[in-house]
Amino acid sequence: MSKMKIAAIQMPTVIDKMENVKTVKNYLEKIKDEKPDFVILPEMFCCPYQTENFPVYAEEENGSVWQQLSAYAKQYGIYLIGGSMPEKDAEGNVYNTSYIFNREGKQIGKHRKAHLFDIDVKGGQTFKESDTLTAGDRDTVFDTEFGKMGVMLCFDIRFPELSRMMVNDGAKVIFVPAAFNMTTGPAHWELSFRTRALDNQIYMVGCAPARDITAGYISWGHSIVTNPWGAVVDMLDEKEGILLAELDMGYEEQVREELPLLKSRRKDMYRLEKLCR
Ligand SMILES: NC(=O)CCC(=O)C(=O)O
Repeated sequence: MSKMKIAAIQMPTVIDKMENVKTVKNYLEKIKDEKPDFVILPEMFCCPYQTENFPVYAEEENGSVWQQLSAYAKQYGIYLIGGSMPEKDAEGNVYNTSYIFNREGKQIGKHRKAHLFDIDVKGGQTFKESDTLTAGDRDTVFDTEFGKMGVMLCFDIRFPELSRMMVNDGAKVIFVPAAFNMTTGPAHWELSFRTRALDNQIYMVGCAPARDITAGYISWGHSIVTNPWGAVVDMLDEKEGILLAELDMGYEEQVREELPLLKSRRKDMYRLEKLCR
């Protein structure tokens, strides 16, 4: 199968966790006639993005939010990239986790954000996920009838090593639940998605929360799809809405043939000791 339909739901995040989960259902109902293959939600779609909220909203895998997402994937026959939510493990660690469900509602992947968002831009955005979160330690790629797909979370996009690992593992599209902010969003959001798409000759799909100027952390919004040529296929503004797009795996093959960057890599020359010091 060469063409796949995706929907990115740029929804607001409210304080009531399960209200957010209901919002997802309303959107899925709204777009069901479009028959999307993949639906992606924003980072921390059911938990206002603030460090002190993460332990409070955290649930173990298979918790109430997980159950609903699984049920939605099955009911609508979609792959659901469940944005992200705080996940707590048996030891009490809390992760920023994206659950991935197949069309039968079975969990087929799970990404724990590997690069925690710790920044301090003078006169701009400060945030320290590591105050309450633990980092994941692996890349996430899963199988579908369209080929392998990857998921990373927001700040992960800034580290080209991670997307390259996923492409080496066979990912044909990388989905990125995310929430850039009013400092880095205008400067780096579109650029990051275009760059990773261009580097890796791959489709990138980013889904952000709608902007709420009263929130403690203000989302840039601008959910986006970029293509293997490095171009923007479509991008929302800051408001609540849905981005629907068709991704053509044949076009991805074509770009990779015409501009054979992945094939032309000097694997004999690149050294892990140099890349990782
Ligand atoms: N939630 C995040 O990881 C935010 C990342 C971000 O805004 C950035 O600039 O990177």
